[in-house]
Amino acid sequence: MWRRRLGAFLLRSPPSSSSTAASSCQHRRHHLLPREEPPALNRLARLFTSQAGSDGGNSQKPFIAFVLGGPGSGKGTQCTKIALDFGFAHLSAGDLLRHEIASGSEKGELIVDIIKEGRIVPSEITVELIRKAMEASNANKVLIDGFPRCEENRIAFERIVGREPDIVVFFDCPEDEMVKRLLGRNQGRVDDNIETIKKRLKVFESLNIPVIDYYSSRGKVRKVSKLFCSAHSYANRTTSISYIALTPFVAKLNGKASLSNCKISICIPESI
Ligand SMILES: Nc1ncnc2c1ncn2[C@@H]1O[C@H](COP(=O)(O)OP(=O)(O)OP(=O)(O)O)[C@@H](O)[C@H]1O
Ligand SMILES: O=c1ccn([C@@H]2O[C@H](COP(=O)(O)O)[C@@H](O)[C@H]2O)c(=O)[nH]1
Ligand SMILES: [Mg+2]
Repeated sequence: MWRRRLGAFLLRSPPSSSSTAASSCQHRRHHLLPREEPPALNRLARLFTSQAGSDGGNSQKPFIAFVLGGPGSGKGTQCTKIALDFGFAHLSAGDLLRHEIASGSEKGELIVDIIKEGRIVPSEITVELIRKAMEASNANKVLIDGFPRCEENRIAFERIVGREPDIVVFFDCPEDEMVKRLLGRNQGRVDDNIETIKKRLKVFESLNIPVIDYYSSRGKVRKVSKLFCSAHSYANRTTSISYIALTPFVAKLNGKASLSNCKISICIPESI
């Protein structure tokens, strides 16, 4: 029973319609979020089977997962767990930008002003940092955390890196929960104050959601529901969320032959 509930929460069927690719960060949101559907394990099995015939992760191209969600939705927290559990390289776009600021470069001065305002750094700067970090990591599985932030970012990445992501994991966290977490984060970030948080939330809604809609229309989005994202008492179990979102792909990457080899046996009680 728990598996049925879990599948229903976590796996969403991609809509069949396609979305137009907006060409700049100024475009507003579309309405193509993944729709709710009760799929359960047979759907997971289908997904796995549909991946099984591909290259198994053995080609030169790394497997790319974009990890998206609003500010404070738990992207960084979950990516750390996924990286540990599944051997992904974790590249946080925000961390790369903060690293550039810390380096004292001229670019860093521009970046810090943009981050304080909750705005989006020019695509060519961010994509170049990501491209270099991907190259340096030499990993065959990469999590790109917090990127692309807008359609222009997405288009620039696809043009410069020459790839689409294999999947997009979307943490759909309620806004009040995100605000509470950011105000309590205490990491000395220049953008964790209520004024900037409000701006970041607006930018997320107007510019980042269209990117999620776009990938949703291409069948790439694995949404982690509001219910799970906001479940405090399951903070330590949230890797299980990532397991479910990523399991079919990780199984493919590890060359596992059947679904029974996948890490899906994590029980979330009925009560949540
Ligand atoms: N499931 C959870 N329950 C409670 N707190 C959480 C949970 N997940 C993350 N947090 C806490 O919320 C804060 C924000 O989490 P995190 O830094 O992972 O978010 P993020 O999506 O990376 O945010 P940003 O976009 O600002 O980088 C952190 O202090 C983290 O410890
Ligand atoms: O691709 C990106 C990623 C981040 N930014 C800017 O950095 C801050 C903080 O990012 P986090 O992912 O929350 O650490 C974000 O608000 C943007 O200002 C960016 O421009 N492009
Ligand atoms: Mg983060």
